[in-house]
Amino acid sequence: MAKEISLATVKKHNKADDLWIVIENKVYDVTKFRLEHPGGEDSLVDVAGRDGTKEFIDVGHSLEAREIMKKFYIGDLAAADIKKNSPISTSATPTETGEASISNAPPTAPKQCCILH
Ligand code: HEM
Repeated sequence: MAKEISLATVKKHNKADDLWIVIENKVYDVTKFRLEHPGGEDSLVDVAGRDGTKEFIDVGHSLEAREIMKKFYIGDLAAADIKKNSPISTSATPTETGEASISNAPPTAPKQCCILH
């Protein structure tokens, strides 16, 4: 099983040189990646130490981006924090307004949660 990391722990890593982000209930250490991020260091620092799922999805990141992020995965958000933390995180369903959370995925793509497994 993946390591479980509490939101309180993630919050401690909220600086540019110590930068963890929660995306879809998974925790990523993007400290090293921040300088390579095509979207810039600042966008990552903005969500440092917290859940950046919404921001990540809003950008419409490519599947390539999702491949890259796997390299920085360090564990899962603790179960106790998932319930109160992120109601959207378990949803892989595009919204009715067309803001598809997996807009760059092919039509046959499995549910979003499965891409990352
Ligand atoms: C581990 C996490 C992340 C990875 C691996 C990642 C990777 C990437 C990559 C590869 C791109 C180039 C475009 C694409 O392929 O989609 C990109 C663009 C971008 N990302 Fe991220 N990203 C991450 C997290 C975030 C977060 C949390 C935010 C916002 C808070 C963000 C904001 C942006 C923005 C604004 C762009 C530029 C989009 C554009 O210019 O069209 N990224 N990112």
